[in-house]
Amino acid sequence: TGNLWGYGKEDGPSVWHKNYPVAQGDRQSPIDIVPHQASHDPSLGPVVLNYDQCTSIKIANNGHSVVVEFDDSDDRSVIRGGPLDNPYRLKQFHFHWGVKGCHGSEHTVAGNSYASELHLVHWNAVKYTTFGEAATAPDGLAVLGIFLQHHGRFVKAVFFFFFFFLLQGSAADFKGFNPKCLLPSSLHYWTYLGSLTTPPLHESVIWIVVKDPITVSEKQVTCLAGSSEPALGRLLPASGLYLHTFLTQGLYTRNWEF
Ligand SMILES: NS(=O)(=O)c1ccc2c(c1)[C@H]1CCC[C@H]1[C@@H](c1ccccc1Cl)N2
Ligand SMILES: [Zn+2]
Repeated sequence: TGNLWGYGKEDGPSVWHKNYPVAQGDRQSPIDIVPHQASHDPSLGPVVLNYDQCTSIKIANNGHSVVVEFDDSDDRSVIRGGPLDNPYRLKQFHFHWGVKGCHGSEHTVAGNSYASELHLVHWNAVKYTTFGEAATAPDGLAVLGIFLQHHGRFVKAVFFFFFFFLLQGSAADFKGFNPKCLLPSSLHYWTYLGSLTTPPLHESVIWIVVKDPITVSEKQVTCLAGSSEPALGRLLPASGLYLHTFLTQGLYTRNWEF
């Protein structure tokens, strides 16, 4: 991707429209969600996640975020229900977190931002044959957005581990990770038609933003590392040790049953 876009003064969101004119479109994300202005749609049912046959493949650092890619060659890991007319296949998930540590989420709720935001990207494999085709269609993608609340040091350290130890552009296998262990069971959500939040900014996303943030506790991060210990351990032996150290020094936040 080179330096096509970034978050600096010269290449940040305010100039993305120069290379990506759709930035001035009429369904651009992220947005500020104003709860009391959201209208209730009684026809919307619950969102259902079938991630049981976990199909994670690898973890990579694409220069903008840490991404975990999934095998999307069949319907083993799908999201359905809510505003979706059919199941959408899980393709990857990634995080957004701020350099400032506490204001990294992209969506905001009544002007408030969270420490970070997890995006689980799915595509409509019923109507489209490839992800690339779906990524440019108005109902091609469904992204589940989950706000993360964490308290400084511990989880930032883990992100640091993922982001900086995974040298830019490298990837490591990351099998056997089921993202469901990061998610709440009851999904109260807002939904709206929007776009990718970074270039190419395609207006192809049905956004499903979960109302309640998850407090990333040591338990979650352990589950993040635990179920893929061998994968993480293989990332870089030395950093495996770092991660283990981080886990043992974790902060004790509200343990959250899921
Ligand atoms: N913050 S987000 O979830 O709204 C978001 C924003 C931009 C992009 C993505 C996710 C992902 C989704 C998979 C491919 C990738 C990407 C892309 C890269 C190369 C070509 C096409 C695409 Cl779509 N760009
Ligand atoms: Zn994202």
